[in-house]
Parts: sequence; C-alpha cells; structure tokens
Amino acid sequence: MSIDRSAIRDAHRIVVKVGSSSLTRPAGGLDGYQLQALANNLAKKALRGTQVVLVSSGAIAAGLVPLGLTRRPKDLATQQAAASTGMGALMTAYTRVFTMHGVQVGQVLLTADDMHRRSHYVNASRTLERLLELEVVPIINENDTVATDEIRFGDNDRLAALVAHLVDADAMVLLSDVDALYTGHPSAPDSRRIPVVRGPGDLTGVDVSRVGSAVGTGGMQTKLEAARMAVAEGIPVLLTSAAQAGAALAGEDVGTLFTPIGTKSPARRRWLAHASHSSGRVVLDDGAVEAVVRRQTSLLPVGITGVEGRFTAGDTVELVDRRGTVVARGLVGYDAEELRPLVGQRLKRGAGLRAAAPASRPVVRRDDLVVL
Ligand SMILES: Nc1ncnc2c1ncn2[C@@H]1O[C@H](COP(=O)(O)OP(=O)(O)O)[C@@H](O)[C@H]1O
Ligand SMILES: N[C@@H](CCC(=O)OP(=O)(O)O)C(=O)O
Repeated sequence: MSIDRSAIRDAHRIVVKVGSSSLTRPAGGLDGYQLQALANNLAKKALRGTQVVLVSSGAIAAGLVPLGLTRRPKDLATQQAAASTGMGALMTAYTRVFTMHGVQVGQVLLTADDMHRRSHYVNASRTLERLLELEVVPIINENDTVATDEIRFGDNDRLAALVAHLVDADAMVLLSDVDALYTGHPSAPDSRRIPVVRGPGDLTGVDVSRVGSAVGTGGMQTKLEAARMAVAEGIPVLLTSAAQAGAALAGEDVGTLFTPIGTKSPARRRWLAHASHSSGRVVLDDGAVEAVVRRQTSLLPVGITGVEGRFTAGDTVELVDRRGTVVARGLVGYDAEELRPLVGQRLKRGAGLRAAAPASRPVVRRDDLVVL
C-alpha cells in the first residue's frame, strides 16, 4: 500500500513532537511567538476532530532565563532545577493559547521507567485514553526533575515514538528547527532535502553525524531512530520544522515522510518489542533461531547455548543468535540462576504437571515472544 502525506492530514489520532530549538531562543527562554503559532495550529486541528497528543521539549531551555543562566547547564541537578522552573512556564504558555480556542490541555510527565514497567505503561495508557475521550490535548514531557543520567531519555524523540505506540497513533509528526531530513548537514552546500524515506536503503550515505542546535540534545540521529520505531509499527512519520507545522498537518508536500514498513501489532507486543527494558540475554543455537524466527515456536531449553545477565521469571530478555544479533525479545519463564544449568537440556515429559521440575517449561512461550 502506498502511503502519502494525506495519511498525516487524515490521521484521527496524531502524536506531534516539538523540540527545544523550535520553542526557545538560542540563549534560553521561551520564544512566545513560535509557541503560539504551533499551539494555534494544533488547537485548530483538535477543533476539527483530530485527537492530538503533544510531546513537548523545552522545559530546561525555558527555565534558563528565570534562573539567570545563559546556556544549558552541564550538571544534572541544575538541569533539573531549570526543568522544574521551565515546565511551569511552558504549560502556562500552552494553556493560554489552547484555551483561547476553547481547547483544554493536560500535563503528563513520564519517566523512562513508566515506559519500561508494564504496570506503569498500562496506567499511562489509561490516563491518556481518558484525556483524549474528554477532548483534552495531553502535553507530555519527560519528568526531568526525577530522571537521573542513567535512566533518562534525554531527548524526547524516542519518548514520542513510544507514546505513538502507547496511544496507537495513526501518524507522528516530528517538529524541529530544520524543515526536513537532508542528505548531509543542512548548512553544507551540496545537501539536498529527502522528500520520502521508504526503508533503510533510502538512508544509505545520509550524514546525520553533526550535532544540532545549542538547546536541543538528540540531533537528527535520535529522530531517525524514533521514525524507525514508529514505521516498524505501521505509523507514518513526517519530519519537518515547527514553522511548517500547519502545512504538514494539512498534508502538503513539506518535510520528509517516512512510510510504514511494518503493520500494527497488538499493544502488548508493541510494548515488548520497543518499550520494555531488557534484563538479560539468552543465546540461541541455529536451530532455535530458525524455530523462533521462521516458525514462531516457543523457545525450549534444548535450543539455548548461553544465559547472560541477571533476571527473574517474567522479566524481558533479548534472544540473540550466536553472533550476538538480537533476533527476538520475550518474557522469560525462568530466573537466570535457574536457567543456567538447563542450557541444552530437553524438556521433561509431563511438563505441565511438574511445573517445578528442571527444564519443565519453555524458556519463552510463543505468546510472550516478539520477533524483531
Ligand atoms: N542530515 C541532516 N538533515 C537535517 N538536519 C541535520 C542533519 N544532520 C544534522 N542535523 C541537525 O539536526 C538538528 C535538529 O536536532 P536538534 O537540535 O536535537 O533538534 P530538536 O531540538 O528539534 O530535537 C538540526 O538543527 C540540524 O542542524
Ligand atoms: N525534557 C527535556 C528535553 C530536552 C531536549 O533538548 O530535547 P529535544 O529538544 O527534543 O532534543 C526538556 O524539556 O528540556
């Protein structure tokens, strides 16, 4: 099926992510004009019946001026202080513009852990569903004040893709300070706009190595990763600048369109494939890779050659082939310590009756497994 920009225009539920560079000034502080222009476009879209979820960066950059800072601080505690101050300013500004149109907004702050843990993920999903039913535009950001360096997303691109999975979005729009993906850095004279990306092959030779704006964090690399995650689940992505938001939402020929590669999978499998945190690895022999990947069978102890990491039964693990390539993810049926002595063993007969016996059950059941 060929997907064009009308998929963005006609999406019933859309996730729009806007980066710090589009909402704030280079030296920090909110750019009220840009924010207002974006919020106007999104409010109008919502009033036409589209369910809009906004993932907005900008809290840290917005908090710089009130704290007397002129550039993004290096240390985490000051970044968190800036985010704490700036988030209020960001929400106040959004609330003012959206409510002028009669559209309500709701603040949702998420941590990486809220995506990794199944119970938190389901809880966040319930809240977002209810907000959308109530015709509220959720405004999501990472909960920077409690996120530590080890666990934080940092940029919001990946978070936006996970939110698109979470709410089962029909499309995702990534808004930045650059109007499209280019073949090289936009300032390089021979760089050209890439209008459509239909698969990884279209990205061969594309240079995204140079970092972005002073206030943004991820650069183009994290946007490509977010686009890859979304299109793998059947969600088309449009990447453009915040200045082009209105045109993008109207389906005009702006930016770079990433067309879906995969089809939508059930919510639990989406979480397993992209959001869940992996606690370890199980190494498969060639026969087990064939069985799991091609025939989509359960993984049995006889097909594994190694166990890495510390996990307990019910955790997510990566299933890797003998070269270390991740071929699938799944919920493991054993604790790591329990599984190590069972490597290569055949299942005992009467498994279901003697659940506590060694090698009595699959390492990962087929229903708890997603092939990548
Ligand atoms: N090939 C490329 N095409 C487009 N932009 C690129 C490319 N390589 C690097 N960039 C940079 O990525 C930046 C966007 O990333 P970032 O500053 O993190 O934005 P945001 O704050 O919107 O997340 C652009 O300003 C641009 O300078
Ligand atoms: N949560 C952070 C996002 C930081 C950031 O710079 O993100 P991005 O502009 O999306 O690369 C904030 O609100 O400041």
